[in-house]
Amino acid sequence: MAQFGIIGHKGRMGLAISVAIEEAGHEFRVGVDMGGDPTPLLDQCDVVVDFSSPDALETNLKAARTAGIPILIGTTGLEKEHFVMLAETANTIPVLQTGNTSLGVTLLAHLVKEAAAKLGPDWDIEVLEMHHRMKVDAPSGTAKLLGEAAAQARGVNLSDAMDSGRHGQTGARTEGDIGFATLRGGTVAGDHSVIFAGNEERITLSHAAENRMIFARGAVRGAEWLIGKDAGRYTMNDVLGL
Ligand SMILES: NC(=O)C1=CN([C@@H]2O[C@H](COP(=O)(O)OP(=O)(O)OC[C@H]3O[C@@H](n4cnc5c(N)ncnc54)[C@H](OP(=O)(O)O)[C@@H]3O)[C@@H](O)[C@H]2O)C=CC1
Ligand SMILES: O=C(O)C1=N[C@H](C(=O)O)C[C@H](O)C1
Repeated sequence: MAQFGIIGHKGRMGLAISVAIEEAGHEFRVGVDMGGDPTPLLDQCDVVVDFSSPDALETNLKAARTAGIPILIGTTGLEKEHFVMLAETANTIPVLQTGNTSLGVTLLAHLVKEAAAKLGPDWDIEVLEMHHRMKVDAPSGTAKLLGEAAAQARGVNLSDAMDSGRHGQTGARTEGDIGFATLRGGTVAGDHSVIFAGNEERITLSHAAENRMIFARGAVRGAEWLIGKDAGRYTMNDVLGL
């Protein structure tokens, strides 16, 4: 049995993760809220999961480092500077960061990579996502993860190829771009499609999350796996052996 800390424990994901922790036979030891220093709380934990806000990342990484415990980051909307912080922290403790902890999306990313590698540059790639009305970041972390898989297969940087938020007189599609479209509404837990649009044919690879427990169970599985690992940067691929 492991002692878990949850940063953002009163949020939608925090609540789902507390259920998944109990389900897996572990203990939800401490919940971290906004404000204050989380370090003394994390001293009581074997591992911490963070599903809060990008603004909290620096504080949370520092607290996990000081407590000397692994951290799984599920928070999305991370920018370049956050990835630098993650890399630095991974020199000291095990760090797993992912835009999606579900088995289905982790596998989908593999399929996308394979399809993008096999289909030539004549096939345009577009990523479409829909989430609930309360989501605050766009495109979703998962959409970026899927776009990254396609970009890697093409040997390009996603930041160079990404075309997000088209509006107005956009001109024709730029060859090689990876397009992103975002829908928001209702209570959708998370739908993602990667569309490969060729000449007179299309392939769509999709995943639909029916509820948040798939993310929560994946997060617990990832966190369990991190306990006892060497310092370093890990992904869900490592956890699932993909
Ligand atoms: N990787 C994955 O598989 C998944 C990732 N996510 C991501 O997880 C994050 C949380 O999503 P969700 O639970 O829906 O969002 P919520 O807004 O429901 O929850 C976020 C929680 O974090 C708290 N919080 C905000 N800022 C801080 C801070 N500085 N320190 C500590 N706690 C803080 C909030 O408190 P308060 O309400 O008081 O502001 C709230 O309780 C998002 O980035 C989302 O995209 C979501 C699902 C799956
Ligand atoms: O905010 C959410 O709800 C979700 N966020 C993650 C993302 O940005 O991809 C994962 C999941 O799709 C739900």
